[in-house]
Amino acid sequence: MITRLLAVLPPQHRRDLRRVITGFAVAAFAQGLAALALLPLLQALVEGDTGAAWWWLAALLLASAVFAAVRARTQAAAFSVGARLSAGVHHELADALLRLPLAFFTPARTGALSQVAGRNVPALMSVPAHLVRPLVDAVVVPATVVLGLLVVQWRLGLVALACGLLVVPVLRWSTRAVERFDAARDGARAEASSRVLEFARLQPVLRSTGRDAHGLGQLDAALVAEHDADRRLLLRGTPALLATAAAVRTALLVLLAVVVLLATGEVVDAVLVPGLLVLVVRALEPLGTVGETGASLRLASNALAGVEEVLAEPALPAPTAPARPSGHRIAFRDVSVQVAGNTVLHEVSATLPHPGLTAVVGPSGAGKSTLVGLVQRALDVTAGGVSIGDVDVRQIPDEDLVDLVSYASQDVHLFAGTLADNVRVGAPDAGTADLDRAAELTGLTELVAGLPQGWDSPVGPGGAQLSGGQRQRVALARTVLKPAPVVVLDEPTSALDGISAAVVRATARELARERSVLLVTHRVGQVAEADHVLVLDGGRLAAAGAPGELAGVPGPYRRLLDADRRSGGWRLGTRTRSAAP
Ligand SMILES: Nc1ncnc2c1ncn2[C@@H]1O[C@H](COP(=O)(O)OP(=O)(O)OP(=O)(O)O)[C@@H](O)[C@H]1O
Repeated sequence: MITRLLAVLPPQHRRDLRRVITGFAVAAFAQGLAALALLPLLQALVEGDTGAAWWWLAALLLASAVFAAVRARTQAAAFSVGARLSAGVHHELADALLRLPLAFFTPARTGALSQVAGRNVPALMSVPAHLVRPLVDAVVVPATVVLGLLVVQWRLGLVALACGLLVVPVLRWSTRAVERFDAARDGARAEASSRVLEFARLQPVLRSTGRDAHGLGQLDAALVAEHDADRRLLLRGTPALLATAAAVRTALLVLLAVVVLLATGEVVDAVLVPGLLVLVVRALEPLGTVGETGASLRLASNALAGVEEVLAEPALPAPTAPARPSGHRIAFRDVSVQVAGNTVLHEVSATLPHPGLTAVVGPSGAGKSTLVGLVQRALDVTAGGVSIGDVDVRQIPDEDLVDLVSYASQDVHLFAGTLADNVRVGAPDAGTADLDRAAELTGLTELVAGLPQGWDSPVGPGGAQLSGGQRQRVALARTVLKPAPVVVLDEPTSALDGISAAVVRATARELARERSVLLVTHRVGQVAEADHVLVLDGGRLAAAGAPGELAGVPGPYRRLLDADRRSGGWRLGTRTRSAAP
């Protein structure tokens, strides 16, 4: 556990943790020495050697003082190291997250991440603060006492060594057994609590549809599984813990019996018996408390496993030959992409106009979001390549790519702050005039003017004080404000009414005067103003060209157009401008 923790820590925190371990080891060694000094002290007192007795008393007091001072100092340091360590692991996680592809951040994963950051990392604080000391004591104190006994009373030392060698495997077996059942119980608990949360979240659906047997069935199954896991831990974990306690007590009895035998056989002086008994008890005491530390250790170990899992996620490879694009034309060359073992894009090739508006259309699941996500490396291609200005996006340094691409995804992400804070994310230096212009382009002007605090109005956590359509417009204003030459709009009008959607389409057209704009939409009837259209179907490029040209011939675009017209989404006006220049 400690080795695993050291492996995930940054170097500074690794050194801090090593110092804590060393401090506790020194204190435990001094504790063992203090107990050992009792024997020669008693011997000297019995023999009436007052001089030697004073020396041994001084040695005992010195060892006790070192023990008390080092233990107190290390314990105080251990608390602050714990706090720093948890901050360090948070930083490691943040760095790792920055290197992960955007495709990693699915809703399920972000839920798990909030658990890792909010619960697992703080739980690791307890390792230096509470767990290192009993673990170090359990190793160093018995080892010091046994070594001392081998020197002063080798027979008892050998028996103590044998007892230790027998107790340690029992301890390891019992800890592993309990850990296994405990981990299973933790998993069952996590599943049950997420089912309960899901049940609570689904109340509006469940109530409107009546009793939902499927949802309730899953909740029931999760609760039964949790109960079963609890029972297994109790029935099979408790005997394992009892076995540890029994092993430690047996060792204690054996050693006490050996002390008595040695005393009755006059191998050791009877007056030394109290000293030997103290030593035996002192050596075994820390082993007994390791069992109690086990629960916290298992918790920390499981918490660490969650952190390790995130850190082990494969990051986006860094550029091998970093280059800065001179132009901004986007090209897809024989692009294939596999997600979770399925090929979701098959050898897509296209060169997009720059500046210009390219619409990406196709049925649901055709691969539209995947294709446009490649431009900002939300994920990487499996084969082929995507380039901006003739430079493969995988060779563009992260910070340059961030500056090059402005992206609005289907899922709107706002944070608790003001309207202005949320819009300024991509252009922190933008002034109010720039904000007003972005508002105008995205149909936000009325909203801003209607709020008492205007741009300084708080939006609430996740933008909760705004409607779905307002949130989408704020996210769009953010994308528009960022002065990036490439703009990707993935279903930017899904939550908007017809008039607002028309404003956004006009904005996309306006931006396309100077930038490369990629617009993903289901509504084929609304892309007549595009310069170029890519029609995807089943992950393949089914057609590409100017909308007017594509509409004029039978084919996939015409079929989508007809379907859209039948569903009422058709709009007037088609351009016949040619495809990519
Ligand atoms: N994280 C993922 N794991 C597994 N499959 C995925 C994942 N993301 C996307 N896919 C699959 O990739 C395919 C293309 O998805 P994509 O979101 O690109 O399609 P889309 O055309 O944008 O769909 P929509 O119009 O419904 O948003 C789908 O079949 C989808 O199931």
